[in-house]
Amino acid sequence: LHHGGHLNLTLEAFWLGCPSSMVSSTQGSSGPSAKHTSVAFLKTHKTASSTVQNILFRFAERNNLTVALPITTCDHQFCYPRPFSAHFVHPHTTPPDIITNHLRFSRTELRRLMPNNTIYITILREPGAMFESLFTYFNQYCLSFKRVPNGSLETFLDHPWSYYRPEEKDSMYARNTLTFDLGGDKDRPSSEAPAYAKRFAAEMERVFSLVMIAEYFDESLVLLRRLLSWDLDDVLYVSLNMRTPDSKSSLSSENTAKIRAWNAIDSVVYDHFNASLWRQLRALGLACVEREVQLLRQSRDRLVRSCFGGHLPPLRSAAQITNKELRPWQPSAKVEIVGYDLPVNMTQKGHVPPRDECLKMIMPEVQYTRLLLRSESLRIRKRFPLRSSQQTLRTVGQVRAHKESPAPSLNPRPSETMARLRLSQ
Ligand SMILES: Nc1ncnc2c1ncn2[C@@H]1O[C@H](COP(=O)(O)OS(=O)(=O)O)[C@@H](OP(=O)(O)O)[C@H]1O
Repeated sequence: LHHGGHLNLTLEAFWLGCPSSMVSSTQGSSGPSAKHTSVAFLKTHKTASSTVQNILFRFAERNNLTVALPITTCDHQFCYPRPFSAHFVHPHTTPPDIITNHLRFSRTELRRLMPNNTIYITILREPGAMFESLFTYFNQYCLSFKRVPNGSLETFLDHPWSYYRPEEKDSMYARNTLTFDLGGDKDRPSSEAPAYAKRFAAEMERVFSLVMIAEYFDESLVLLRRLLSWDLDDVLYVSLNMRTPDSKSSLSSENTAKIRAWNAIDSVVYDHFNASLWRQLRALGLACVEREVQLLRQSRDRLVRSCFGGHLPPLRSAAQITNKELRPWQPSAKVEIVGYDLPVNMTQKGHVPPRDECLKMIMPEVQYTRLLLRSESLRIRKRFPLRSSQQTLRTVGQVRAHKESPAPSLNPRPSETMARLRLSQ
């Protein structure tokens, strides 16, 4: 797939007059450039960020990179909503190349943790769609939403201040969530909000080399791949963490306008980065971008066919998925999140099981995080077999020097992942 992909892409580039780095960034006129491997992806809420995270997790595994993961007491997030601290990182996962689990952004703390040449990336989503998703997803979780009669979004939007308490636990899901995730002030008074939002967006622009936009996910991947000098194959994905159509409500333009007014800072930030995404895409040439998007989708379809013998495994709501390892986390029974259910015979003895990389492509965030932590801990224990766990914790700070030597890959082998899948059914 890799070589065939390159050949096709180079030919496509020739016919379209695209810059060659556009479609095959490892084959520029000055020779192949190395893939960039130090990446901090700020995982914002309800923005397709789990899909991006999965791309990064798989890239890390294929390239034997270390992913910073949270200590167990932080759960699968870095003690969100507390501002990120390097102390939240599990010592078996330092020094990291990649960080991607949910955290509240702190530039200073991430700088302390990540290599100097780290590229910062994040993703935003149109505030109306994002808020509708947050409102449904955290309906029973976030008190600002829970106290709304009949769980009605319209009722909330008519009088948000009747339900919202800025200082309350989980209030960050109910107003300017993007701004909060980015480390900003979600409750800046309305009189100051426009100026604050502009300053904040400008500051983010200095930190983040790429701000992806969920509505233009594939176009954003074109920019991501180019920025990091990755191959097209490195950004193939299937969408994760979706709701069933029944769990979604359509928004009137009036309600979208109310959401934008309520989330005024997020709206300015989104508009700013949506415009900047399109400036970057236009600079590359829209025809080239569109062609690369098509190639990406074709490659993904090929991968899906080779992985699952035809189509993607059926989408089912979490409760219906027999296999625990593939069951997405669901915040309450009132919202249905879908995942991919592998047919039972695909995971039984005697059948050719899907490859490890295929299973991981459909694995939800929580299970994949757990799996990575296990494999990274195993790698540390193999490197320091005679040390006590205390000594190991102290020595992990020195690991970067060892990483350059070719270490055997300790990622769980396909059969191990399959065995775990069988056990958890
Ligand atoms: N590729 C792609 N393109 C566009 N949108 C996508 C994609 N993948 C996932 N999704 C949608 O993103 C929503 C889930 O976002 P997150 O994974 O960031 O959620 S979470 O905060 O980690 O729970 C969730 O939105 P809703 O279904 O509206 O809730 C997903 O459907």
